[in-house]
Amino acid sequence: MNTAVIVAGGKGTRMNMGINKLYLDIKGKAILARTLDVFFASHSIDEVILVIGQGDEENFKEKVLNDINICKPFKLVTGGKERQDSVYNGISNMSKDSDIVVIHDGARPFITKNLVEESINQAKIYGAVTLGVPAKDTIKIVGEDRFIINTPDRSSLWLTQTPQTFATHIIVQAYEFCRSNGIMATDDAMLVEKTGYRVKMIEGSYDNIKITTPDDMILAELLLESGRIKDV
Ligand SMILES: Nc1ccn([C@@H]2O[C@H](COP(=O)(O)OP(=O)(O)OP(=O)(O)O)[C@@H](O)[C@H]2O)c(=O)n1
Ligand SMILES: C[C@](O)(CO)[C@H](O)COP(=O)(O)O
Repeated sequence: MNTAVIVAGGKGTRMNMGINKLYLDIKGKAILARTLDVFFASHSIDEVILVIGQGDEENFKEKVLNDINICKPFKLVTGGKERQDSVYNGISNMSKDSDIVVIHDGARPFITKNLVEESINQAKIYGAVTLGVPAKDTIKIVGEDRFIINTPDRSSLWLTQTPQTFATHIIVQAYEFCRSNGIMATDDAMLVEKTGYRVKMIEGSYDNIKITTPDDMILAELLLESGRIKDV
């Protein structure tokens, strides 16, 4: 069976709105409700585990619960200090029958059912996959003194997104290995790489933005108004 772990346990500090950004509305619906809609509607997902921050229980009840259709097994789990801790709490609660885990940021509401399904199909082949998009800008490695150290070849640079999807035994092994060796990472693919597995990059979508700063709220509204984002 296929489990979705949606991480929503951050604080939204960079949004600077005094509330976790995932409970902000975009065009009348909370960001987190929009993300959950995709996974509840996706036929390739059998159970959903939502990881929320300690203290966000009321926000979840008030701003999300009434707007989602919980039509499959669902668990609410408390997150941890770092994203990695929240994912760990999520995967620790998945069903014993789970063989594929789809890990997704609550902050990426414009993921599509097709991309979720594609990531599962590819994970069944490769064991570990992440969505991403080719970098469009030239990227510089910059030192603390703000001088450029070097300019990597753009043709091999991709911007990493979620979902990141894994065979359950691989992600469980990666989390155990990295936790016991004190390895930290900003995404799950990196933990799997550090454990010695190869991770396949599959093409995501430039619309699959991570809502992080106030500019992203404007962009999100424009994307919805444009009609590019279809209702699930
Ligand atoms: N301890 C944490 C930190 C992050 N996340 C989740 O991981 C995703 C990506 O993180 P990010 O966008 O950086 O969110 P925040 O950590 O909330 O943002 P900030 O760094 O601005 O505080 C988000 O859905 C966020 O809720 C989480 O579940 N637990
Ligand atoms: C997992 C992720 O969304 C891939 O781009 C990203 O690494 C999360 O990073 P953040 O530091 O939690 O924003």
